[in-house]
Amino acid sequence: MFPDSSTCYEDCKATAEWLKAQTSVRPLVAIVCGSGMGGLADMLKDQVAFNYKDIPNFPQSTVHGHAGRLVFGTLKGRPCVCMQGRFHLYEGYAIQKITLPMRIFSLMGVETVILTNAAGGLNQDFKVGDIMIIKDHVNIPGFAGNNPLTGPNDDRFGVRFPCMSDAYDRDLQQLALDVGQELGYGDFLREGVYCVLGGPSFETIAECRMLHKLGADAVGMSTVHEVIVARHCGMRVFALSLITNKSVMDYDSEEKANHEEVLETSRLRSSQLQKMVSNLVNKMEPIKHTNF
Ligand SMILES: O=P(O)(O)O[C@@H]1C[C@H](O)[C@@H](CO)O1
Ligand code: HPA
Repeated sequence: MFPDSSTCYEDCKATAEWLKAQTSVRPLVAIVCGSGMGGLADMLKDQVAFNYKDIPNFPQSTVHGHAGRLVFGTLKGRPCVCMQGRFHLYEGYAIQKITLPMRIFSLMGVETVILTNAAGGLNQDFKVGDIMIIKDHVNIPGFAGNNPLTGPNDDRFGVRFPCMSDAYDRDLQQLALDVGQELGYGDFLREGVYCVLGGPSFETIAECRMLHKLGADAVGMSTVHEVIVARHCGMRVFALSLITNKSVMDYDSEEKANHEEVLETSRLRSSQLQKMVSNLVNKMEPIKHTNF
């Protein structure tokens, strides 16, 4: 059995209230930085930053390339919050704990979540450095029952059985494609399906071949759990993968996946990622609320 650590509404509320008392920024957009992509937070103006260790109920970052800071500020005039460092299953946290920030953001009034990650390219047409707009996911830990919504459902967050066929907002996908084309990124802009595994070991050759056959274009160790929780509480989601390495699919290959290559590719693409995310935030329509 997986640990039952359903995130308590009161704890999430207490953290949201604590953060609201520390900063006057009321973010509408949350950005989650993938491995080595913490530079995305540098785009924010008038920053107010907190170390995760100082935030009540927050887990700690333990992975190189994930600084462990929550940064508030404005991006193109829009109030935002940026997670400089996310949490992964392989760090030993319960799946409910690694997704806790999504619930806190929702209680703070965030409407849109932008998630980024580093991933291995399964699609043979993909190159290292490609940016893949995620259109769908395959949740392998979920197949085994490890889903962040496991446990009693709290209706104050969302419904018991949330739909996932519309997890990735189609308008934002199109907008990101347009933004990428306008920036001249067409040569390295892709769309595809992201598959999450538990990690921390990288995949075997047989696993990569299987995942590719299952319809995945990229493989990683994050994002999907956050997407499920963000959608459960009604936030709009956009996500992208940076293809930091090619998945090894061939027994003759000498290539070996490694975290150093992941961080180096993220560093090399950081300026394009920043431009893409900031232009997307600039151009996205605010969510229209219907008053009944
Ligand atoms: O947080 P992300 O998904 O970007 O991190 C990926 C998956 C592992 O944490 C790490 C492997 O290099 O990068
Ligand atoms: N596999 C899983 N996670 C990853 C990879 C990979 O090849 N690259 C970056 N994160």
